Amino acid sequence: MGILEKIKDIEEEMARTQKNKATEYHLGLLKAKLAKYRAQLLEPTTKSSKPGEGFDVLKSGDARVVFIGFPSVGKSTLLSKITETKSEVASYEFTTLTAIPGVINYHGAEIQALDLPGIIQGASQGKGRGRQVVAVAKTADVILMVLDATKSREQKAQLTAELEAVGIRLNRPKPDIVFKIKKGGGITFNTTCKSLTYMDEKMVMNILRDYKIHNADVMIREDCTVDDFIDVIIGTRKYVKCLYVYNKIDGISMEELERLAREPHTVVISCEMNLNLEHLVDRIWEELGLLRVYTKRKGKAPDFSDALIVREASSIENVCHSIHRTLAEHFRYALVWGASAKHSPQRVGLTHMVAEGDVVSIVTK
Ligand SMILES: Nc1nc2c(ncn2[C@@H]2O[C@H](COP(=O)(O)OP(=O)(O)OP(=O)(O)O)[C@@H](O)[C@H]2O)c(=O)[nH]1
Ligand SMILES: [K+]
Ligand SMILES: [Mg+2]
Repeated sequence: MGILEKIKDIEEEMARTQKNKATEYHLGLLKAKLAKYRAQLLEPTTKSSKPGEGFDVLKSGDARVVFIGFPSVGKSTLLSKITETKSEVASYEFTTLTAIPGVINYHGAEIQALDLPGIIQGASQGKGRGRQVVAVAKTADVILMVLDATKSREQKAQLTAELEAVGIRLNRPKPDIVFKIKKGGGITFNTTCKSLTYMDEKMVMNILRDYKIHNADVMIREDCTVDDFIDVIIGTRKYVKCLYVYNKIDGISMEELERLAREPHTVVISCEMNLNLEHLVDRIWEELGLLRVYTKRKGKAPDFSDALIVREASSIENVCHSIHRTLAEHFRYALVWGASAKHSPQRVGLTHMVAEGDVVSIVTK
């Protein structure tokens, strides 16, 4: 039996099985099996890696934003509006056939924006060129899920399911589970939770056996689900931030607009009417969590025209690396002015964490 058939069998069995206390356990195991086969499905096959078929666009700039959506929701229109790149726009589906990169210049940062072909349901199983598209989504710092405000509200759940199926988890922290494979010693199970609602030791043991893992340390530190646990043992999950962007709000009622705008992680726009596009770029910037740090030479004023862009939770060492590859080796200390400094300037070492807008002066040996 092929993998697709096995998946179908399990899905059918799950659909047949009534959800209740007595079947919960069995359903958990079925889920584990299903995830295992899905993961196999995603393993690269030789025939899908023909040269020129992939969407490998080199990463460039300070961060990458990827546009994902069904056909004709306005992804290319959006790229053409917020970057200098013109991506072909048309009223028919599958206008865009490859990845089109553009650059959003904002706060001195260069953010790479990738317009992609529209995906259809079943994309994660290889329908259309869906697998290539969703594979690019994995490389994003932020995913922009572009939705058509005039179409069915199911789009969002359908797309989320397609991304989930390739191991992408949107706006969710990594489950707090420590999992270590060992050479021997069997399975040790521990938890810091007073009680686990969805899992127990027996379930953990059964799932691990199913995955042919016989020696491992498991420490569960939150009340996680079976799915969370499987995500951790599979280990290749990507936890990515997502902004839901409803385009074409020129075509919906005021009431509907207000309802959508209140959903979490959501921005409502109209490319055609140029509505809210600046706000969208602000929100992309916020989601990326980039920081601007300014450098200052001894005895000179800081250079506010040229910010260094670093990721949130960056240290002086990260700042050194973004100035020059070998700077950290010659580092003596740094002087910091701004929000991260206790007093200005504060003399700090490599591990000091910088904040947005800090001015930094690096003193070398
Ligand atoms: N009413 C309205 N139409 C829009 C808006 N933005 C884009 N469109 C139209 O929607 C159609 C599809 O736009 P595209 O930018 O080609 O959509 P896409 O998502 O890139 O489509 P594919 O590449 O085929 O997946 C075009 O006819 C656009 O003019 C909008 O804000 N309002
Ligand atoms: K189109
Ligand atoms: Mg397009």
